Amino acid sequence: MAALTRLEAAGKIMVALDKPDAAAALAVADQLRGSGCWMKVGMELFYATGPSIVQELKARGFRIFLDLKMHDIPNTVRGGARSITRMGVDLFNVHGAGGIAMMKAAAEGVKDAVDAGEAKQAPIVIAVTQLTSTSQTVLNEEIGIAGLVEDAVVRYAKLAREAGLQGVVASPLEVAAIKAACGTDFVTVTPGIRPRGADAGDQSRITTPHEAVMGGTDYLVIGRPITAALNPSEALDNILKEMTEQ
Ligand SMILES: O=C(O)c1cc(=O)[nH]c(=O)n1[C@@H]1O[C@H](COP(=O)(O)O)[C@@H](O)[C@H]1O
Repeated sequence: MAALTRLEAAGKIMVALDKPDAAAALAVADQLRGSGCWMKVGMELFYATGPSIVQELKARGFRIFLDLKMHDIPNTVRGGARSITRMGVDLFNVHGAGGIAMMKAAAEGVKDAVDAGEAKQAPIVIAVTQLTSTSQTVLNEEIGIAGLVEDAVVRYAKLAREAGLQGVVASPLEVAAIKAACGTDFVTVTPGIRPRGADAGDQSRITTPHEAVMGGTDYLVIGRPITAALNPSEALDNILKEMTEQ
């Protein structure tokens, strides 16, 4: 594999802006402006600010992953997907555990918005497989799903593809198996990234940024290693160096 350029590496990073309000989120975003990375808006921030944060970040030139992990009956998800599409985000997720009908409904909601002229672009829709905080033991003994985490992840990936979604969220550890089952174009968005020596915290299935790139992932979701750093811009720089090493 050819080494990534710095700009290519930055375009693969989605910074998880898990912050309590717009001021805290924008303070980090402003330090990363112009870097080429994406911003991920999740529940903590979105529930506090509503859609205005998406507009604020778009105005600063960032591409946006809206991470609300919809999981509901198909009709509700279809309407939710239509509303999300109207906001002009670039990518959003639903839960694979909702099944094929629910995931199809998400894709239909996107189409509803685009066909009605409510949105200029159709966002990429992906499905969460097994959360990267879920360990093999928790999956088997607590959640009660037998077998390997990787098999459970690939099962959801195949359902997502069958429903017409473009990709999944999973750990970088499962990228090769997902691509083998669903094709190389099937998008993998991978949290559970920890630079060398960083604290794993609540994450369970983790790799370093370098390992994630070597494993062939499309996007690396990285939160606290950047957003909780004293200098987020320097933290991003160090990660980019790690990603561009051969
Ligand atoms: O959908 C997600 O983005 C997601 C799925 C998953 O399985 N694991 C996971 O950590 N995430 C998100 O990715 C981010 C990871 O943040 P850090 O652990 O701080 O790097 C958080 O915003 C999580 O909500």
